[in-house]
Amino acid sequence: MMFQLRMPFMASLQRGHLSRNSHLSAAGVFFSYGPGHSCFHTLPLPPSHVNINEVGPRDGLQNESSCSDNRSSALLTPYRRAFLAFLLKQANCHTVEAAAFVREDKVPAMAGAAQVFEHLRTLEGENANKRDVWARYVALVPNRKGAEKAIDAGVNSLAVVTCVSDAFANKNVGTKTWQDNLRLACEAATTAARNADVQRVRGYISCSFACPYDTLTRAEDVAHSAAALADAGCTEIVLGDTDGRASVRRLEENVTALSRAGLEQDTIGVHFHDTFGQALANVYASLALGITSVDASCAGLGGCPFAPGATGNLATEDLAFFAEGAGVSTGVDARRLLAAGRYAHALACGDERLLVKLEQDWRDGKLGSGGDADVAKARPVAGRAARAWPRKLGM
Ligand SMILES: CC(C)(COP(=O)([O-])OP(=O)([O-])OC[C@H]1O[C@@H](n2cnc3c(N)ncnc32)[C@H](O)[C@@H]1OP(=O)([O-])[O-])[C@@H](O)C(=O)NCCC(=O)NCCSC(=O)C[C@@](C)(O)CC(=O)[O-]
Repeated sequence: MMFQLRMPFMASLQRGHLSRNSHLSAAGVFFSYGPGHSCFHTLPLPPSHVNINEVGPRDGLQNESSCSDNRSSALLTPYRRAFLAFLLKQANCHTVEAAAFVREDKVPAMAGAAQVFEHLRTLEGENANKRDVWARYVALVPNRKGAEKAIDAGVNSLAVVTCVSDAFANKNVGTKTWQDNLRLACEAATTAARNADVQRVRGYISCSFACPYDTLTRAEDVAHSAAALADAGCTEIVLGDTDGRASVRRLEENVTALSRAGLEQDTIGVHFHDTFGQALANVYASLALGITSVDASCAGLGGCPFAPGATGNLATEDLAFFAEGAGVSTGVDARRLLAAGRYAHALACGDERLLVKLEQDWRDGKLGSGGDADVAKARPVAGRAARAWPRKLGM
């Protein structure tokens, strides 16, 4: 068996991901397990750092109102979602997607987005006036109206969203075609980019690999959307693996198409769902391709109300654990990440008593402090969340 990743070799050399002395093909250097194949025991050098973009408070929780018991949705107050975002920022995630300025009747769990940011200002105190701190909180906006509302609420980092599937565009934002969705996203990006206070505009392309209602999608449509979003002012293009069907091969196709469209690797991010257990493999391939911006959701929560069958996002705890093992720094504080994961877990499971206890622990300065900082302990948190789902759904 030989697993070939056809990485653009020269590009990798230029970025220093492979040894300059290597005379090997990229595939040979990467995975070379075939019998009779020369045995190389060197993996390509990963980047030294990866930015973790935490999406739990938005992507992780947005599905909650559709749960069979509505216990948790009653607890998803703007304050509690803000508190989760705050804990994740305290854990030093690079960015934290805190809320979505969308129609509240379409995504009830995201109601009160402006209030989320008000609470964040209070929680941050003086730090809220520091541009670099405040810009780490991101709001998702689907159209110009959403962008205007976010800017009115003082948000400095926005994420716009488009897709490359007519069926998903129709369900997600109500447009007939994905090109119409792209137009909405570009309008939102332009609105954001024109505002002097806005520092970051992430441009999501949902269904970059496959559509939950359709079949596989096309790399050339992804590249077309990416170029349009970049022209509209997006500072980063994020490949959204909406239903978890991304593969390393499709990833490479997309990244190659984006490179041909003129996008540098350091302006590309990835957002994997773990429906088929492929998320970390895809992260590994992303790092090898020079991508250093990775989305994840604490406790592995996630899913999209408009993507039936898609399960949670890649768990942040798993990503941090993986990065540590690969010698890639994330800057994340494992203890604090664990604390945030417990809080997210309690929110998703509707465990009011635990929420109150954790909030009190924070006031007492006990949450996420003390003990050791062994990131390996993050795994049971994600696992606990996973075990809680069947109970919650009465399975
Ligand atoms: C996109 C819309 C808003 C279009 O909704 P619409 O009904 O087509 O909008 P409209 O322009 O026709 O306006 C109708 C009414 O909605 C209002 N409106 C218009 N825009 C907004 C707004 N932004 N926020 C609040 N209200 C809004 C507007 O003001 C008007 O109010 P009225 O005058 O009738 O009182 C709607 O379809 C919607 O909210 N969809 C939900 C989208 C969503 O949140 N999807 C999940 C996130 S995407 C995702 O999870 C994927 C991702 C990012 O994680 C990556 C991946 O995995 O692929």
